[in-house]
Amino acid sequence: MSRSIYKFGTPWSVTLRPRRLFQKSGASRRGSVVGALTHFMGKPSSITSRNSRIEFPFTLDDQENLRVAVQEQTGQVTQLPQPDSLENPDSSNGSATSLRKKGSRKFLSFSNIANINNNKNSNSSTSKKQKTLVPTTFMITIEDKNQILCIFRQISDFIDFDQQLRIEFPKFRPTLPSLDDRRKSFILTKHFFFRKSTAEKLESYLRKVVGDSNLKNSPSLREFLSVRPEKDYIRWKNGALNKQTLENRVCASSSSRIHSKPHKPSIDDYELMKVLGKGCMGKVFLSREKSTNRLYALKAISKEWVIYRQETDHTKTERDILAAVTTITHPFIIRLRDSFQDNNHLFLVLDYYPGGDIATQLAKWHKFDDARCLFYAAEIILGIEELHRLGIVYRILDTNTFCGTAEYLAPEIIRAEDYSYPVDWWSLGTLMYEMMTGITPFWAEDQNRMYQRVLEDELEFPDGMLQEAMSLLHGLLQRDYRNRLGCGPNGSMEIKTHPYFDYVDWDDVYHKRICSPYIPTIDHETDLQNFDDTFVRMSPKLSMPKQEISPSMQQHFAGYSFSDKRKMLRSKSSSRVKSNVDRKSVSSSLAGIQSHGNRTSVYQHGYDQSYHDDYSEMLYHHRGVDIASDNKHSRCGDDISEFELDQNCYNRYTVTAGESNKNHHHFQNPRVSQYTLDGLWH
Ligand SMILES: Nc1ncnc2c1ncn2[C@@H]1O[C@H](COP(=O)(O)OP(=O)(O)OP(=O)(O)O)[C@@H](O)[C@H]1O
Repeated sequence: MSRSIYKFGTPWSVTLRPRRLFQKSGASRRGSVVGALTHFMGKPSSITSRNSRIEFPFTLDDQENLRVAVQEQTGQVTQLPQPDSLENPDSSNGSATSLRKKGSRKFLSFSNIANINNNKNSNSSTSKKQKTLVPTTFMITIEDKNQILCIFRQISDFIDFDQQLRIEFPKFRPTLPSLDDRRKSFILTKHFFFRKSTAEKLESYLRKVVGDSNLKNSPSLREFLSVRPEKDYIRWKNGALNKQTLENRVCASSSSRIHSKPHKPSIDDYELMKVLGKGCMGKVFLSREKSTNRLYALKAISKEWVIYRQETDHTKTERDILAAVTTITHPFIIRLRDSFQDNNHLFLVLDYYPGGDIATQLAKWHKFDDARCLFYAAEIILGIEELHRLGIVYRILDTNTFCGTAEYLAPEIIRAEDYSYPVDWWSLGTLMYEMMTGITPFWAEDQNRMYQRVLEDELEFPDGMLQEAMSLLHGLLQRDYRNRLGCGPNGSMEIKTHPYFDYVDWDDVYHKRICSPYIPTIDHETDLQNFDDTFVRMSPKLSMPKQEISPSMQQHFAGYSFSDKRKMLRSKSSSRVKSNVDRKSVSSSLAGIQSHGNRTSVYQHGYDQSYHDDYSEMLYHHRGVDIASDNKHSRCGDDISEFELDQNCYNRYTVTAGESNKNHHHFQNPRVSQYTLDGLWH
């Protein structure tokens, strides 16, 4: 069996975790691109009828909140029908029969197997045609504000459905596209060209069907999307319901709505399964929400540690920013689902992205190929753009302490000058350089020497780099931010229109219509092969403080709670209302940056862009200070407490990351820098 069970037809994407790339005071010890298999890609504790089909439970009236995604999976192994069996329906197994029934070249060309294509083109290669075939299964996810439906269909089902629709609507219907299952490529010829994958074609076909006012109530559609026994499932967003409830609900009128009681979230709602990683302020656990069986990344921050590190402002800011960006939907910005606290910890519940992080990927590959660099860079740029548009800006709160990644700091920060949005374009340049070459541009073992290099050294490139890439990096790594690419009157458009991105359709990037050049292997829902073993081997438990947190100290953490779900229940149109508020916040923050001119004109993606696909996201972290490797050498696999671990790390000065010893990361920068959201926190 193939190791890679999950293959996506929809593009593999990158989501920015906002604070990582932007150097707020949290240390970025372990930068991360967390590749995307979405948390509900595996089967959550959903409700599935084992006995009979359950009617498709959506009214399809609320088109605005409707999301449709089709992702490719591999199915069970079956035999490809032999040529004569195409004529003789009785000579093959079940799947082949279904192939035969469709009996069309078109269908054969749908299959995701190269030898199927041979079948079409060559009469002399019949033996090849008899090879084992893995028929492609597609996971269709339909989501509205209340529920998520996950069903599994094969091409033959689509064809059946399409034929039914033809009968039902002879005159008007979207056409099932011609499918050849060649994925949208990200191939380097000059640069790149794109082609739609089968899943993407099916997705757009299905979107048209469910969005069509005539078709949406069609019995064929409802039959096609009905919840079938075994694999398919449906989950309500406001908590799991039992099967009986589901069936009642399905039978009930479409206008009925189920309201769950307000529930105060607590750590008892989650099962801590594994440790995924560790940052400056906390440990991140793979966690399962008990009520829904859904996986999340749960970040636990020790209050004792926060107090010890005097990082209360930082932790509040992190929470504020995450909460603020949750009010918008952007494909490359992570979503905070909940934040809450108990006596000892602060908790952030984030969407889980199981594909690993960029530090781990870079440690494995040393550097990325051109297509991969371009792909990540394009998505990161859209993420940065959005954060800037939201007015998320960088501020120094204190110069006494700093836990962050020194390598990405822009010269103006090192020089302790005023700084703002342009620092992110410098960080982007540094990260891109690192992805392309395997090392940051001004790396030095000694931190002060590195700062000196950032301020003084000439930018040099290894042989063999693309001309356009060098030109872009040259633009981004301009010491004077006024000359930096992205910092002129056209803002980020200067970067997006750079020749390096000549072949990038930014709309495709935004809508995840581009298949990632690299898809991490994920064998099952809780497969952690893309995470660092050092963490994964730790026992997943919370560390307890050495002494109680005093009530006066507890007050520092007041107001930490947040829930995306509750907000969704409270207000149907909260995001639109909030959008206006954010616009103001953005423009006010932008107004302060005289040198940037009118940035608002350059943003392509307005707030009305409500489509948000979190089915196939890749969470992006930039590469940061990596304690993982350090701990491998020092206390490999130990179940040391967060506090001890942190103490251990902070007592060390240099941490080595990656396979090669080229990448050394430093912390204990004497500055504190802080991302803040204008108007929310100072
Ligand atoms: N949502 C997530 N899904 C999957 N893994 C995650 C997620 N969030 C964090 N991780 C993993 O946990 C690690 C630590 O994350 P965390 O946010 O604590 O640290 P960080 O991003 O390095 O930031 P900081 O040091 O500023 O706290 C990440 O490097 C990543 O491997």
